Amino acid sequence: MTRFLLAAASRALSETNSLRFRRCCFSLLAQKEKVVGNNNEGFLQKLPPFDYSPPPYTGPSAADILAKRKAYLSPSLFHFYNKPLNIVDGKMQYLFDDSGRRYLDAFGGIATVCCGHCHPDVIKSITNQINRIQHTTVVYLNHAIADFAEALASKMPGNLKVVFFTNSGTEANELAMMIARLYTGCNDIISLRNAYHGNAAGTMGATAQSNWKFNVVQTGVHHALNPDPYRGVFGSDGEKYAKDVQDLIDFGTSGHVAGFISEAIQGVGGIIELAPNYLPAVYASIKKAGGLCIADEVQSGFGRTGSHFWGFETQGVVPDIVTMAKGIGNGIPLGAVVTTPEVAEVLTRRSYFNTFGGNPVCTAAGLAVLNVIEKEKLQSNAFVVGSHLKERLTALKDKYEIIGDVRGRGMMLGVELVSDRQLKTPAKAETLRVMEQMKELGVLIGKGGFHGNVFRITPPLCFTKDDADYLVDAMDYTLSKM
Ligand SMILES: Cc1ncc(COP(=O)(O)O)c(C=O)c1O
Repeated sequence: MTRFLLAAASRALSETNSLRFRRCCFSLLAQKEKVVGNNNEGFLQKLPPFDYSPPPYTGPSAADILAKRKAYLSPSLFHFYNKPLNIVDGKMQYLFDDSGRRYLDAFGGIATVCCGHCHPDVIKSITNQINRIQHTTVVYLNHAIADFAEALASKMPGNLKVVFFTNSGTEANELAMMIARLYTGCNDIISLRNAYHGNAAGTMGATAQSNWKFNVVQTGVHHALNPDPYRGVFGSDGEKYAKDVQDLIDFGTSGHVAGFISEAIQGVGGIIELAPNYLPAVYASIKKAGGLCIADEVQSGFGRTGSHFWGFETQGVVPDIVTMAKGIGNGIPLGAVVTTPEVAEVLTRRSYFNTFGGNPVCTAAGLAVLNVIEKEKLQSNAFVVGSHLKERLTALKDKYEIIGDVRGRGMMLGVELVSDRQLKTPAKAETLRVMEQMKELGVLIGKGGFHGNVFRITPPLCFTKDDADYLVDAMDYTLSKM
């Protein structure tokens, strides 16, 4: 009977989106962990030593907050864990909860914290700036904004040098798509299967996964504001699949397009790398059709891929517009669009503004981030530690049938769980159970992919080899118990 209940709970967890029902299934499965038994405490002793103790925390516990104020909080708090963590401190690659417990952060606040939590140089730069002036807005000059714009432009290839600041990745992509439409006088934007570009009206159109798109089509808003973008397909042969984009242009549009937007490694979509030679061929088709090529570097930028500073460089292309956010401010809200003076001209002729975009405190953070990445050689650390991590995760694939694929590069890695390797059947419930158990072992990872069955491993770029080993050992231990 118990076995039947547990199997039903596991299956139900994969199939339902009801939060209450999911919690019920979670607690049944937690009972199972108790029955099977575990040695978490013993395992936790192996967490790499870290010379930092957070100051004592005297605020409310997670249980207190949820008991009294749950009604005010976003339901996304329950997307990952049965009981959301109350994170009260962070230092470099570690986070601390309200009980002082330490967690290895292998998600980095969704691929955002690149230098490490509360990096002293970033804090110092922010503090210096906030003590002088906190907000100016775009119609005044401020050196913190100019300093960062110049430093960012120096990281760009070609003539990409005009910087528009925004507050987030969604805003950056909205602006990039608007620029492409204004510049070309066309509406059609091509985006890719599995893409995630944001959740405002325009970017939600370019976002491919239906579970992130909501039901705006039914309200008519979607079509009124943003024609549905076309979906290119791609596989292991980049040049062959690029032909599909050419076909879309030839048979699905008037022959002209506003642009093409893509990530170099799809993050939310489940850590999917574009096939080699895909972008050069697609960019050529888009340029021929009069469109602009937009590289969404919100996740893959700032050295995360390890081999290159920007993800698009892995394909050897130079885009017309580059968008970025997340890593740019190490967690301080900031985004940017960088383009050429010729393309930027379409906005100089109009009165575009963004009240908070390019706030001096945020840009002071951005400048410190660029300096830290260089000073601490974080990009090469992402390469060395990321390669080691990927190698060890790939070895786990040989040991456990449930691992369908290990992919990505640098510190942007994905591990896909499947219940059948041939059929690639997603193991959704197991993904959540592994995440829950890894949390108990002091490791936080993310998840993504259309079915939510791909672990996303995107730690701060200061992650060490010992951290990587602990993560893999924790995953090994967890899978061995399942
Ligand atoms: C590739 C990519 N583009 C855009 C966005 C949207 O960024 P934001 O959440 O800052 O609006 C995300 C967010 O996850 C992303 O991964």
